[in-house]
Amino acid sequence: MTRAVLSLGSNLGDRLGNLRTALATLGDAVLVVSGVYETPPWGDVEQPAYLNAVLLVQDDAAAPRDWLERARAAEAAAGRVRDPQRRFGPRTLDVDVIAVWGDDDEPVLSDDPELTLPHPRAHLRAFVLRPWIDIQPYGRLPGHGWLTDLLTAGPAAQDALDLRPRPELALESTA
Ligand SMILES: Nc1ncnc2c1ncn2[C@@H]1O[C@H](COP(=O)(O)OP(=O)(O)OP(=O)(O)O)[C@@H](O)[C@H]1O
Ligand SMILES: Nc1nc2c(c(=O)[nH]1)N=C(CO)CN2
Repeated sequence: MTRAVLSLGSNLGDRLGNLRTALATLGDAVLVVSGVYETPPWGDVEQPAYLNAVLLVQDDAAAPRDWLERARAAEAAAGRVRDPQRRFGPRTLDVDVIAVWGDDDEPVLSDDPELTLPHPRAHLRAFVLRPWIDIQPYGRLPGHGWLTDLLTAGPAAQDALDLRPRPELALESTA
């Protein structure tokens, strides 16, 4: 059994539809869904605003690596085309594996460039930390500490002021 926190981001096409595609692709593995936030682009500012959200997922059989494969499958389902020339550039859907916990509830650590855990830039990203706090207010980012401390006092604190909650764009339809 592994549990994981996945971050979702989209700034091209039907942004909300792309996030929902991720949810549908992950299916029964999804335990909890955050609110949706509209966020200014981070890392490469010459691109449209993103919609971001975070999921808590769990699967009895999934190994840490399987979450990366499922993330890639979700991105493909949303028609993501990679531009190797442009780091942090626009995309229909980005699904990052932020952190993974094993059977013993211990965080999985990895410095494999194919799957680095926790995600090496998560602590810098208000667009990850803020929605994650929605679903785990007392959560910790392994190796970095409390999410609330990172969001209020770390390098992400300034960006946190520019996130816009979009409650009308709920990922899970209430109909
Ligand atoms: N925790 C992780 N989650 C997702 N991808 C990862 C992770 N660790 C390493 N990678 C690797 O990062 C590579 C680039 O992924 P991607 O194109 O999504 O990057 P990016 O979205 O531009 O940047 P970022 O990962 O900072 O959001 C992939 O080949 C993937 O194998
Ligand atoms: N606000 C925001 N900015 C980003 C995002 C994202 O999901 N949200 N993803 C990126 C890909 O690396 C680069 N920049």
